[in-house]
Amino acid sequence: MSGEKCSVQAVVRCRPFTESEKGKNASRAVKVSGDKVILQGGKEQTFSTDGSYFWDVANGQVYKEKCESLVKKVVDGFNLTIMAYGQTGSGKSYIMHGTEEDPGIGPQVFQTLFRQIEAASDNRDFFVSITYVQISENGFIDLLNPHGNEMKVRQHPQLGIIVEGASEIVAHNDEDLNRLYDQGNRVSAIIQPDQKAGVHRVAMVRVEQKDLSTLDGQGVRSQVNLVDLAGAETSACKGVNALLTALGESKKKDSNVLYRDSHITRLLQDALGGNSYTVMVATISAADVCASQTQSTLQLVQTARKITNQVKQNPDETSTVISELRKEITRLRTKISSSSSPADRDDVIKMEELVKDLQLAKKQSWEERERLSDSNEEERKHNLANKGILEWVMDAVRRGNKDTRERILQIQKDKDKLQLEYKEKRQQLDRMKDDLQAKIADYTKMTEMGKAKEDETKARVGAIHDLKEHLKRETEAIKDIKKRLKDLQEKQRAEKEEARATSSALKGNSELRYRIEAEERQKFEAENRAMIKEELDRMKMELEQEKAEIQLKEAQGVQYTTKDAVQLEMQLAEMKAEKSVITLQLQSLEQEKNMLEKTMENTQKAHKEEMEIQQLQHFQTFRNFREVFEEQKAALEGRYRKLLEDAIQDAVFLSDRNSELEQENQALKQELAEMKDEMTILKGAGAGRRSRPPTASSTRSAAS
Ligand SMILES: Nc1ncnc2c1ncn2[C@@H]1O[C@H](COP(=O)(O)OP(=O)(O)OP(=O)(O)O)[C@@H](O)[C@H]1O
Repeated sequence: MSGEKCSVQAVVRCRPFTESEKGKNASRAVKVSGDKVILQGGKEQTFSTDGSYFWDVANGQVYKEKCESLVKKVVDGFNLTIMAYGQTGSGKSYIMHGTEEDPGIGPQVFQTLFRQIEAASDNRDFFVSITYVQISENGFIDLLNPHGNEMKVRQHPQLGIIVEGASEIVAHNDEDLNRLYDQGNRVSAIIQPDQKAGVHRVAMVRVEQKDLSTLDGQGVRSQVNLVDLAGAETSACKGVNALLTALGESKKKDSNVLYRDSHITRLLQDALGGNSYTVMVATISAADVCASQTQSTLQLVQTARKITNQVKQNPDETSTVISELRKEITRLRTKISSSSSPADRDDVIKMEELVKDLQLAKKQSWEERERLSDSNEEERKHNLANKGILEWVMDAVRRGNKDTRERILQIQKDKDKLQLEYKEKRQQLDRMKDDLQAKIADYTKMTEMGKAKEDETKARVGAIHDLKEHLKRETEAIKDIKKRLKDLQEKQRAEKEEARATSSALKGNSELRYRIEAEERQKFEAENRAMIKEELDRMKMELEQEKAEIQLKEAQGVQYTTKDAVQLEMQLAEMKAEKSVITLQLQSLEQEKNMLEKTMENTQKAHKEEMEIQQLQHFQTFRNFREVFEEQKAALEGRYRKLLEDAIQDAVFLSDRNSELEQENQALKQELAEMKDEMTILKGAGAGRRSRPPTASSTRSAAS
């Protein structure tokens, strides 16, 4: 394989003491000096690396210095693998995923990747997708879609090393990649939390592009693998350790066998000794209690640095690959069908594999994959729900709903306060206006009557002027309140809008949607009941107060014509209260009705959509069946045609042979007849001789 030769870069990252190490009174056994790592305690050992970092250096800096420039090459069609290697609990997940404050290598790769894509998209078209799997000794788990179908590692002539059966989800931006990567990590933590140390997680981001400046849209493809390996000391990592050692010691023969050792070593075939830039981040603990594991890791770093890869750009050769696959399949088919002995099993297996490769190669159009990715979305949510991850999604929804509701409630409170302020200001303003009018009227009256003294006139004009100024200021203040109210209104609308968008996005899955809607309805009903109860209590209190006031008036001697008048007034107040409660109840029932109607409408819509999806799926299944049927039919026809040809050839051969035999037979018969004739002649001659005495010549010939 030609291409640029380059070594695996091995970088060391040292993590701080954990609580348990502190509890064991661990002391520090690791020092970093430039690119060298020094292991103390016992005999001091120094290890060379391609970069060494303590925990005081952020994940971001490790990424910037050791990975960023390589990620930029991915956009030009080169493969890249970044893998975390180290003992259990040494910080592999920390460097790969990171935290919110200190994002790990994964999120940073996604960001750089899409920045580069954006910068290059003037004359290039890109297509990005992600597959994320977990591998343990028990097999695979699809972390983006835990379906439980069979998966296996295969080498595809065009796509390179792939995990057959794993879902491929299309990503349109770095947020998509981040969301899916994060979701995969959560799935991994939920599905097998106690087996974290013994599993490998491999995220494969495929980047494809077409050059828009060429007529045929020439393309290149590449892949970034983000690998979080199982603990180096676990049995799951044994194969990887052996492979790293064999490759580092240039034992080609061993490594060829070792690649086939396990799923993970097969997957790492390009990363270790193949076509990929590779950065290995070896994670270690600084504590002396981990010294022996740290030593093993650092020794392996030395070995890994000796591994060389051959990196080359990957052109998109789908059409060539397809035609070569077709040729090879035809060749094998002919061989299998024409062979007189039973078909060679290896040939049959090989042909099956090639047919699979061909089918996959034919499905590589971007549109087809986008469509598949979309249809995976439904299945994905369904499988997440089946695995109990729905609860987690629901929790997120609930948390999101609660936060949004709290924010909306706070805005409502601010609004209520402002409205009260507005009302008071408005009343004050009205009073001031009245006051001003009265003052102006007084002043006009006074001047008309010509009674006003100069001082008084001045004072009155001054007061009117002051009041006018005050009024102006208050009018401004009221305008400001109105503006703030409008802003709050807008904010509340935006929050509600966002809440609606979030819940409708999450309602993509019907099961999830029904449960969320049912919860929302229950919550709404409970809120309504509480509100009605509150209102009832308030009414009762007001009613009691009103009754008490009427009784007080009566006691104070307010004249009611009869005792009935008091009673009537009381009843009237009671009825008023009841009326408002009933109005309130009616309003809330109306709201509940609207909500139910909306739910029904949504359900109907969802059913319709689901029906359409199912129809599409049926149609697709039918098409798949037809494709398989057509292919099998063509194969059978080919085989029968061949058999027929053979049979005809055989018949022709047999008929030729038959005529030959007949001719031979005829010739033989003729010979026989001639011989018979000769015999008869000879017999006749013999009889003649016996009746005559022998001549001299006949005596001579008998003697000779
Ligand atoms: N650079 C770091 N700075 C601060 N804390 C860290 C750092 N690296 C790791 N840790 C902490 O150390 C602990 C173990 O880290 P982590 O889970 O990443 O290890 P791991 O190697 O992935 O473990 P496992 O093999 O079980 O998957 C975690 O609590 C993590 O937060």
